[in-house]
Amino acid sequence: MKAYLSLGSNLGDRGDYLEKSCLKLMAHPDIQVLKKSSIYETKPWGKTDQSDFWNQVLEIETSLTPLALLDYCQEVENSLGRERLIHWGPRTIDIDLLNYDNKLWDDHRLILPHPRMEQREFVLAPLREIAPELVLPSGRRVTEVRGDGDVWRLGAADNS
Ligand SMILES: Nc1ncnc2c1ncn2[C@@H]1O[C@H](COP(=O)(O)OP(=O)(O)OP(=O)(O)O)[C@@H](O)[C@H]1O
Ligand SMILES: Nc1nc2c(c(=O)[nH]1)N=C(CO)CN2
Repeated sequence: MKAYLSLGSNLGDRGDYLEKSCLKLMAHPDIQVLKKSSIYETKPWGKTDQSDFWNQVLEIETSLTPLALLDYCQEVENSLGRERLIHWGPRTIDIDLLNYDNKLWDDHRLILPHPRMEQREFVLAPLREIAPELVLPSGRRVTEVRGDGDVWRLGAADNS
């Protein structure tokens, strides 16, 4: 199944955390990373009194179930020192599931598609780059919607 993950970091060496997260995802036998967006520097969304983030979106192919994928993403976050002290607060790395095979999911652990993705330019800009045809929860294409927040592309995606 095809899924899209949003990676974000605003603590420490942000590029290193993004790179290490991607490598750990690639290392899982049931996950293939098909595409990586460029990295974007982005103003903090929601809780604005914190450092700027670096964000990136990955397109993956996986045989994991949605919950197993969520569990592995949280394992990767924990292995990279993610501490959940303040909601929407600073983090070494955050990995959100944006979309999993266009499935709808809503339980106490997981909501799909991600309920706030359509308001977030830090998600939409990288997503527009690698999946312009993706349809959002509202039924609009990612190319038809602009979210809140300023973003700057930091350099071409490395899909080598
Ligand atoms: N689509 C999803 N992707 C990742 N986590 C999710 C998703 N839907 C629900 N969750 C739940 O959200 C909980 C809190 O996650 P976290 O603290 O990383 O929130 P956040 O990513 O900082 O905020 P936001 O959810 O607004 O992006 C997780 O423990 C997870 O169970
Ligand atoms: N720019 C930016 N802002 C955020 C981010 C993020 O990854 N980037 N993640 C949040 C909670 O998931 C809240 N705010």
